[in-house]
This record gives sequence, structure tokens and C-alpha cells, in this order.
Amino acid sequence: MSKREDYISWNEYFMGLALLSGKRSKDPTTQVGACIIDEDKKIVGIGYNGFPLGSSDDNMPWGKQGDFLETKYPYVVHAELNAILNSIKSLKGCTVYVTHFPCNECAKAIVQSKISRVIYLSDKHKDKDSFKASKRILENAGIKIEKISFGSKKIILDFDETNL
Ligand SMILES: Nc1ccn([C@H]2C[C@H](O)[C@@H](COP(=O)(O)O)O2)c(=O)n1
Ligand SMILES: [Zn+2]
Repeated sequence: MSKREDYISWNEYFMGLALLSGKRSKDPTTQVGACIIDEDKKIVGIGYNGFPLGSSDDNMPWGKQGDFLETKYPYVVHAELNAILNSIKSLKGCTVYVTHFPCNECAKAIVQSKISRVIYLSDKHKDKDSFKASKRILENAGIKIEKISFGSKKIILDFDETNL
């Protein structure tokens, strides 16, 4: 019997984990996931966007417009920051896979934690100033930035045990 040839690539594996992590997000508009790996391709941090620990989701707003204090924006912890805060070791030289290009606040945290590469899937917020600032922060710090695309590739997770 010869080996399987249609196994997933490392990029598909780690971005897949970032996408799966984003599925935990309760944000009704944008679900973001991040997965940090070290130079040995070991997963060292993972996260998604959500309210801070202990903040009941039922008491916090998920809106986007109107009174700033009644929107999600001042309260949500971004996926990249959660992945950094959840990390189990120093992140020097690590790579972060993130479903959406980091904002300026996450870019600062990425730089400060010495992550050296950002691989992202979507730049849907690219016209916002915070994302222009973020690109500047990352580029100025010499962080490698890569957009990956898998075309229309889909990975289906089947939880039916009889199909395993
Ligand atoms: N790189 C990013 C970008 C965004 N987020 C979070 C922050 C919010 O929960 C949501 C964006 O909401 P929208 O303005 O699209 O309604 O995504 C993140 O965690 N990391
Ligand atoms: Zn952010």
C-alpha cells in the first residue's frame, strides 16, 4: 500500500486550526482565529475574538454602531492577542497564522512578543486606518507578512464516528 497523497499541507493545517478556533467566537459579524507555532512547527498559542475572561457574554454588547460604549469594540479581546496571552512559551521567532490581517493594537503585541512572521487569509478590513497603521508597524519591525490563498479549497470535518 502506498502513502496517501491528498493529505493537507502545513499551511492548510495551521490556518485550518485558526479557522476552527474562530468558530468558537460569539461575534455575530466577524469570527477571527489565530494559531501561533514555533520554529519546530509546534503549536504554542491559539485564540479567537471574544470578551475578557469572566465577562458574561449576556451583559456585553455585540453591536457595531451607535454609542461607542454600547458597541463591542472597546471590550473584545482580539484573536491574536488571546493567542499571545494563551501562549505556553516565549514567542521569539514564532509564526502566527491568523484568519484576518491584524489590527494596529495586535500588530504592536505581535512585535513586542518577538513573533517574526504573520500569515493571514483575509484582509477584509484593509481600508481602515487601523489596518494601514498595522501594516506600517509590522513592516517597520521587519516582520514577514504573507497572504495565503487556498482558492475554494474546503476541509470538511465529519463528526460521525461511523465514517472514521
Ligand atoms: N485581526 C483581527 C481583526 C478583528 N478582530 C475582531 C474584533 C471584532 O470582534 C471583530 C471585527 O468586527 P467587525 O468590525 O468586522 O464587525 O473581529 C480580531 O480579533 N482580529
Ligand atoms: Zn487586533
